Amino acid sequence: MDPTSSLTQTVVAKAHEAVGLAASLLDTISDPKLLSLQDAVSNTSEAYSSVQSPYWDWILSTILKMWHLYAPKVLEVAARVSPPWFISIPLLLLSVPLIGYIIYQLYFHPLAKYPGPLWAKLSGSRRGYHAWLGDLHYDMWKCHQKYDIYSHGKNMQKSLPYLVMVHNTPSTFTLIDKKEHAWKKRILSQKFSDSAIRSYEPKVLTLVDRLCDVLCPRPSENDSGESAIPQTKSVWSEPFNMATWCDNLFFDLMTTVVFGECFDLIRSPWYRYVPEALARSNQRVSVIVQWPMIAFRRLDKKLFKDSVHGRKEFLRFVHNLVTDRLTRGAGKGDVFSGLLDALDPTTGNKLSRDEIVAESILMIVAGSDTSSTLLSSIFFYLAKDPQKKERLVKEIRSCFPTRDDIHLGEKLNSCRYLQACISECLRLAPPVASAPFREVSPGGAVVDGHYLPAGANVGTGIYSIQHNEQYFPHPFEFIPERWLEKENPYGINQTEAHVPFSIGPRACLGKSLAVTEVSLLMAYICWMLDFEIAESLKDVGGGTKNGRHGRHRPGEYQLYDHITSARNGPWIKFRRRGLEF
Ligand code: HEM
Repeated sequence: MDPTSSLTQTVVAKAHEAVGLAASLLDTISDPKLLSLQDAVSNTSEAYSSVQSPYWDWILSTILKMWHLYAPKVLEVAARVSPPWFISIPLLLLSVPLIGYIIYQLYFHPLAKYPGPLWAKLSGSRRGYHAWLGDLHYDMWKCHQKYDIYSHGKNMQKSLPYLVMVHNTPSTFTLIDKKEHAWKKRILSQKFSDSAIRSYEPKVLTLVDRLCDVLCPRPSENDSGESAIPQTKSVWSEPFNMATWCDNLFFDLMTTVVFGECFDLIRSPWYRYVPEALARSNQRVSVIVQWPMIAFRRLDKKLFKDSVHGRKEFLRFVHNLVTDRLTRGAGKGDVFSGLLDALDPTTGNKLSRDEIVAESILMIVAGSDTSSTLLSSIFFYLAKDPQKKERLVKEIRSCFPTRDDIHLGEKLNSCRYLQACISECLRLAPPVASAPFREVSPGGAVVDGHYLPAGANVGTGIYSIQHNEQYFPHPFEFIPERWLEKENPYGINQTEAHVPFSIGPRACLGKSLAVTEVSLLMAYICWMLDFEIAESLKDVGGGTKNGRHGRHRPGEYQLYDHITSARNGPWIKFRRRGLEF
C-alpha cells in the first residue's frame, strides 16, 4: 500500500473523529438543560463580561454535523489527489467554522465592541486558568472597568454557572428564581437579625476564650480566669499560622450558630480535616464556574482528583451532621431550627431534606471561610504595622476596663479605629475577591449607558473596584485612617466603591454577623493578648518580589481566589498582657 495513501487515511479518520466529537460537544452545550455548561462562545470584555449565544452554537454545530455526514466522501476525494492537497482540503474545510467563529466573536458578537484580552474573547479557558491559579481577582483587576450591575430593579439574575455549585437542589445562594430566592432569604434573615446575633454572643465569647487559651495558656495563679489582668506579661508563645487557626475558630463558630453543635477544632484535631477538604474542593468548583467546558466528559474529575476527594469528604460530613441534627429535632434557637420550621408560602410544605442540606452547606461555606479571611488579614496588616496595632490595642483597652465589659453594643461600636481596620482589611483582602456574575434577563439591560443583550454574563470584580486608585488612593497600602471622617487624608467619599458583601437583592446575608463577630473577637484578643509577627516567618502570607500575576507585593496579603479565598499565614506569636501596659 502506498504509504502516502495510508497516512492520508489516518489523517482523514482522525479529522473525521475530531469533527464528530466537536459536533457532539456543541450538541451538549446547546442543550438548554445544560446551558450552564455552555461557554464555547464567551466573550470577555474589559468589564470581564461574557455572553452566551445559542444561535451561534446552533449554526456551528449544524456546520460540523454536515461535515461529519459528508466528510467521508470529501476525504475520499482528497485522498485520491496528491500532497499537499490531501492535507489542505480537510484542513480548509475544518478551518471554515473555526474562522467563522473567530470572526463572529471578534467583530459581530453583541459585546465585541468592548476591549479585552483576545484569549478571553474566544474562550472561557482564560478564566478557568486563572481560577485554577487562584488569581482571578488579579486578572479582573487588570481588565477592570466600573459598572453597576447589582442594584434592585436591574434586569439581572444570578448567572447560570452558579448551578455548578448546586448539590442536589439549589440553595439561597444559587437559586435563580427570584420569588423562591426571596422567601428562602426571608427565612434565613430572621436568624441573622440584630437580636439573633446578640443571642449568639455568649457562644462567640466562649470560643474566643478557648482560642486565647490555646494561643497563649493562662499563667496560672495570676489569672483567675475571670477579668483579672496578670501581674506581669507572660512569655511569647510559639508562632501560630493564623490562616489555619482562624479557619478552626470560624468553623466552630458557624457549626455552633447554625447547628447548635461545636466540633471543637480549636482544641481537638479530629475534625480539622473538614475545612481543609472544603478548601481543596473549592479549587475544582471555581475552575468549572469560570470555564464550564472543563467538565466535558468529566475531564475536571480526572484533572482535580484531590479536589473531588475533598468534596466527597466535605459532603459526607454535612450529610452526617444534618442526619444527626434532624434526629435531635428543632428548638435550639439555632439557624437550623429556623429551616425546620419554615413553610413554603405557596405550597404550605416544609423544606425537603435536600433543601435543608443545601442551606447547611451554604452556611458553612459562606460563613466560615469568608470571616476567617477577614480575621487573618487583620492580623497580617496589624502585625506588619506596629504603630497602627498599638493604636488599636490602646483604643480597646481604654474603652473596656475589664474583660467582662466586652460586649456587643454601643461601646464596641464606638471603637472607631477597630471599625476602620475592619473596613480597610475588607477592602484590601476581600474574602470574595473576583466578580459575582449576573446574567442579563430577557429584554436586555442598559448598564452605564451600554446596552447588554439577554444572556450576557456581567460582573464587577470586588478586588478590582476596591483597588481602583480613583476611589482609594494608594490602593495597596493599609490605611485605616481613610475610614475615619476627621482623619481621611484624601477626602474622597469611597463608600460606594466598597462592596465586600456585594449589593442589591443578592448581597450577603451574613454581613452583620460577620462584622459583629470579628469586632467582638478582635476586641477580646486585643484586650487579652499582645501579639507580633514571628520574625523568622515574617514573609509568609505576603507576595514575593518576583511573583507573577500581581503576586509581587511583599506587603500585600495573598488570597488564592477559589470562590472564597484560601490563604497561608501570617505567623503570629502571642503573650498575655501584663499590668505594666
Ligand atoms: C467577611 C465575611 C463575608 C463576606 C466578605 C461575604 C461576602 C459575600 C458576597 C460578596 C456575597 C455575594 C456573592 C455572589 O453573589 O456571588 C455573599 C453572599 C452570601 N453570603 Fe456572605 N460574606 C461573608 C460572611 C457571611 C456569613 C457569616 C454568612 C452567614 C452564614 C454569609 C451568608 C451569605 C449568603 C446566604 C449569601 C447568599 C445571598 C443571596 O444570594 O441572596 N456570608 N457573601
